[in-house]
Amino acid sequence: EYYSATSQLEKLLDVEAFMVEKFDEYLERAQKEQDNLKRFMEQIDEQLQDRDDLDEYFGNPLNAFITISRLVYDWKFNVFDLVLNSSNFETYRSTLSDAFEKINLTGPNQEDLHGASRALLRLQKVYQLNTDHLASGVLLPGERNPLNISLSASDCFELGKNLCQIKEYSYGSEWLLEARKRLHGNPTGFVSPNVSDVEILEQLSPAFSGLGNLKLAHKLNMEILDKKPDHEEALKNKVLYEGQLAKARNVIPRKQVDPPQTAEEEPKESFQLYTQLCRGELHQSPREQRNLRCWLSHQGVPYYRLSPFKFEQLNLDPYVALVHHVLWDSEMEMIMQHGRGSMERSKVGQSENSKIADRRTSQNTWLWYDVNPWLSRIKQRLEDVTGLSTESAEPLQLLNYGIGGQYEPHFDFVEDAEKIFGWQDDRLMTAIFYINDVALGGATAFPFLRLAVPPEKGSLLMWNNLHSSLHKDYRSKHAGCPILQGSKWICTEWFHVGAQELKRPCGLMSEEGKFSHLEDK
Ligand SMILES: O=C(O)CCC(=O)C(=O)O
Ligand SMILES: [Fe+2]
Repeated sequence: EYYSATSQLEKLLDVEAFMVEKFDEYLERAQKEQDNLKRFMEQIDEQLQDRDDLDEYFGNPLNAFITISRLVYDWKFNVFDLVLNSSNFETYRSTLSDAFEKINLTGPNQEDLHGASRALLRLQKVYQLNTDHLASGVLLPGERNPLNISLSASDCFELGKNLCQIKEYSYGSEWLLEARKRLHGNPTGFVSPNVSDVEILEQLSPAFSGLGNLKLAHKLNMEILDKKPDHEEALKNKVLYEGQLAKARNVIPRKQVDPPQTAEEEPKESFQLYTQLCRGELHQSPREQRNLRCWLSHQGVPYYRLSPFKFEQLNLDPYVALVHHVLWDSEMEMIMQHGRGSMERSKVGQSENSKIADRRTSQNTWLWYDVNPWLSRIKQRLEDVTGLSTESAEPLQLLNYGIGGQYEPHFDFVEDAEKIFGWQDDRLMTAIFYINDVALGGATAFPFLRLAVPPEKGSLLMWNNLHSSLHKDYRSKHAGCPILQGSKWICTEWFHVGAQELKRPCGLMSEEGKFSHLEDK
């Protein structure tokens, strides 16, 4: 799967580099052949200019011979065989497919294109990006094309069509209109030959019908018929739209207007807060922040007296803190080196019930401590910084988000912890290393705490998922905001309840059900 992580997208560049190389060879050969052809034509042209007097011309036996021979041999070998049989192309075709098989490269498929379309849609929705800005590569209002790319008419058409297929008519129609604009305006980039006005209209008209705008759907349908009067689908739709419009005219408008019907259900409160946090619209108030502190701590470990941890409290209850500069560059490089080759699409849910879902679009892999002895220093540092034991912890998880990649609001604790995790019990604390800086987007967001933490390379974000009585703390709901530009690599450690008895004795007052009103919000 190519769309859910940048590490996979990098492979696509290899595929493309390979194709460019092969096509370069092909073009070079084709160019040579064309040059030959041109020279051949020029020669003939010259010879044709020479013959003023045909009698005299053919009076020379050589000219007669040359003319006949040219038509019998030269044209055949130099032109017809070359162009019509195009042995060059056949040779090219077989080398390419042999080579592809050998290096076992497969390109992206339709599902990748759909995934990438959904990712762009998510970015538009979460960051409220306007279609023509995005199509021109502008991500932040007022900014000038930071990506230095812009989408062609055929890109916009493909995207609009994909979105209409998943019934996202509103954004889908915007992309189709953008395609139309780009087709008629100054076409930038490569316009795929199959994008025509009619093709765009064929998608656009039903999209407006899907949006309930029958008049516009009908008008656009008529435009198809203007261009192609015997277009079967359009003729059928004409009857359909006219019937529906006539029916609508006969209905006496009721006083009370029904709310427009939407296919989507109302998003949860935590989801709305999450998108606001991702956009940077929501912050803790100065009043909420006034008791937060920063300090240097050696955590009781002599070594760190020389190089203390830099703690920054982000929330007191539940506890959330960011510790700066915890990993060295060389350690992050090691993590990437060992993990990036074995990334797989992330799932949601536990063990046999886990599945792929759009609410978590990323790829991940696990780094086990026992098979990676070089991780022991990092493991020790995790223990030192959190004050917890890693005896019951999970292996480190390396995770990569690609275009529009995200993890929607969720809890890290599970139902039935004992059944799933046995003696290790539930996930007490989550600790995330940020392995890179993200150009735009990708913050870790806590909707109920009004907190969004932008990734900072080498730092560690940690928070409690459970109350001190080890009951679930529903305020710990959190998410990974979609990546708007760049990619995001993190490395996560889940500390469990087991084996923390002496490290962090639990509270004696039960906090079961506290803040449980947030459970489904
Ligand atoms: O991507 C993030 O910042 C959060 C990831 C997360 O919550 C998880 O992996 O459980
Ligand atoms: Fe999480």
